[in-house]
Amino acid sequence: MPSLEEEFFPSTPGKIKIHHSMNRTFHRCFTSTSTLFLWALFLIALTVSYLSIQGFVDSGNRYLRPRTHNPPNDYNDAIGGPQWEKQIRASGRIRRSNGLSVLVTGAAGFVGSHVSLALRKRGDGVVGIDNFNDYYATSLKYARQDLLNSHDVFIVDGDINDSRLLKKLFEVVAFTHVMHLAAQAGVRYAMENPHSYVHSNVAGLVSLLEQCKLANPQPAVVWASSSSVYGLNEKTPFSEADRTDQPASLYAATKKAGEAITHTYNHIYGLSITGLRFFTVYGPWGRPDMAYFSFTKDIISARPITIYRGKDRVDLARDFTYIDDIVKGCVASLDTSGKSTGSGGKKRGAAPYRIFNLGNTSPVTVPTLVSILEKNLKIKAKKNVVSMPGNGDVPFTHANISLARNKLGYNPTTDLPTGLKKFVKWYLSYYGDDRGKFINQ
Ligand SMILES: O=C(O)[C@H]1O[C@H](OP(=O)(O)OP(=O)(O)OC[C@H]2O[C@@H](n3ccc(=O)[nH]c3=O)[C@H](O)[C@@H]2O)[C@H](O)[C@@H](O)[C@@H]1O
Repeated sequence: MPSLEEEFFPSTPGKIKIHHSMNRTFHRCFTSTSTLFLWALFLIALTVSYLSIQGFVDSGNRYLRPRTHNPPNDYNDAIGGPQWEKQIRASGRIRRSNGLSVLVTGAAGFVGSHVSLALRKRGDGVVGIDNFNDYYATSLKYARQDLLNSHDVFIVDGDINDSRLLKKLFEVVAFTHVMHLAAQAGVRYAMENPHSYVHSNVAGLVSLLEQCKLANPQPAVVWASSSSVYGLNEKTPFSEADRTDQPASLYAATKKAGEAITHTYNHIYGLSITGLRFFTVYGPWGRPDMAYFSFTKDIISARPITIYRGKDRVDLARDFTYIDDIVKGCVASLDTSGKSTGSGGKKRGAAPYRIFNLGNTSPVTVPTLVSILEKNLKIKAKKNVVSMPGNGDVPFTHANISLARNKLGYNPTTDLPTGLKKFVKWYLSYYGDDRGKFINQ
């Protein structure tokens, strides 16, 4: 029979030596039954407290991990754990003097991925967050994530409504700025799924601003509003001071609500806020739900496209804005944001509150957009022209960008033919060049 001593301390070379003094103490302790009982109690208490700590960690991780799917690359293992924190810290590290440390929400999205990359390339710290929802193909979002990951930008798989997760992120990195691009986008989808707009664009925004307000130091916030806030406004071009109280879609209404909500956080808590009214942004790595993207897909597949037409058979038009111009506007907004004045939820003085149009200032009709695509693809589209249904669309957008020019040095340089050429090139390289496959079908 092995002795008690041998059972507790197996004769692995090196181990007994280290524990020799402990060994003697153990021996003395086990000399009476009452001490044995006390030791048993102690061990039980130790086990119980270990199990409850483990339970808390697990439930915490569950709470911090609202993931509904598994990304192909498991970037996010053990959210909240030491390895995770290390990745966040590394991603948020500033690599140039006077650089920024930016939390980018919606970083796996179209604009979010482009802005994240631009910031990283100039040496800013960037941490992304995205809930990878399936509003459109998640494969595209994961491909953008892969791209960012190859530039050492880490995207947390999480929802901005998860305040515990946001709190944790702010504890790990003292963000100087938040670039808030996470949103439920799309004008017409709001009739199908109204609640997702409230969830992301209203509740999510408040959840994020709550963390920003509490953070010490408070970050400056730049966020994506939309040209759709001009709604039924007929005065063109649209200027920031024009009416925005007649939204034509729930999407527009939630963006307008966002402008009001951010104003209160600026007013009460001293958060520096910049709202950017984007005008129909397009380009490589874009959103498949948008017309230029879905038209391209359908034209290549020889499927008919539907072109909406306004009252009195007037063509619809948009101030289509190329992604690189938008990125420059976003980065300039971060650079000029000015500081938030509060800390820990207390305002200490007035902070900037700004709104800018980021458009291209040259509206193009939808049929013209289609003919540019036809030219680039060298395929004729099959067109169905129908009257615009009452689905939240507006007939025309046109940005006055004087304010952004003045304050941000914003100067869009890409016209629609140039931008679409770049988009089509990217599309064919990303999805493969299937033209020809569908000819004569
Ligand atoms: O600028 C904005 O604020 C908005 O721009 C776009 O919204 P939208 O301009 O409606 O962009 P698309 O969905 O690409 O539509 C462009 C034009 O094509 C038209 N269209 C769209 C789809 C279709 O099948 N046929 C068609 O003629 C639309 O009526 C619209 O005039 C984005 O989808 C919104 O998320 C964004 O906030």
